[in-house]
Amino acid sequence: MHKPLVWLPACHRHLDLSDPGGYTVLADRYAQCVTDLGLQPVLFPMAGAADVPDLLPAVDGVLLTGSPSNVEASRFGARPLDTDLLDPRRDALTMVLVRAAIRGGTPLFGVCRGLQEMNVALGGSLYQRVHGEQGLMDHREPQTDDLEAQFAQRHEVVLTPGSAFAQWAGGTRAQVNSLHGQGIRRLGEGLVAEGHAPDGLVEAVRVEHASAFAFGVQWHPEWHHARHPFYARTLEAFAQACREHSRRRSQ
Ligand SMILES: N[C@@H](CCC(=O)NCCCC(=O)O)C(=O)O
Repeated sequence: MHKPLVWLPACHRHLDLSDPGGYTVLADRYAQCVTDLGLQPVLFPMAGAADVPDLLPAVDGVLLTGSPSNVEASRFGARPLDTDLLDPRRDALTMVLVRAAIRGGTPLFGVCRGLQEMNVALGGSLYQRVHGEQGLMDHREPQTDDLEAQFAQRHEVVLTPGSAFAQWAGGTRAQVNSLHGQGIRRLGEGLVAEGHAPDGLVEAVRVEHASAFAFGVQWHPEWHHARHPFYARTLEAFAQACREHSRRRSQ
């Protein structure tokens, strides 16, 4: 049996190399996590929104990864910050991909920027600088090159009793990492908040009425997922959904 295929929409960067052209990039830790789950990560370089009807039926899951880039503010009715690192090509793809995956029953998991993309694709809005909002914490990672410090557990999340997240966490409280400057302001249509930070910021959502796995988290469960049972169980649930989708697709 073939490995289930998981689409990871890539980012686009202008790397400082001799070639002035752009590059399609993906942090290996997301692809490695998908591989660890027994799934096959796939990229579709140059794929845009118009390609989603052809490409989505060929995969068994979609993982929307984190990225230092921000969803364009115009997509949620705000003005861009001149400090924004943008990736309009990724935005254009994911705004369509989120809705198509939900509609078509393809397992969908959003991580950090991926959560924010889910929220905006469903009509929600974002805080552009959470740390600048009265009453909200600074959710950004510490300014250090040490990845272990950047991805260290940072704050507690309170999970909705009886939710899948509480099941995966083995309770209604868990510690998570935090590497984001944006955050959910107004929830998108059909999203249910099922995890909150101590300052009340939404950190975990479920797509209500989704026919398949459809969740998003603001933290990074891919980071050392083997060491953190909460992260591992969340990812395993996504992997199981992708395997079930693959079986249905091969029938
Ligand atoms: N830019 C957004 C999303 C933050 C995010 O995805 N962080 C992950 C960075 C590490 C990585 O590239 O995976 C925001 O600031 O909220």
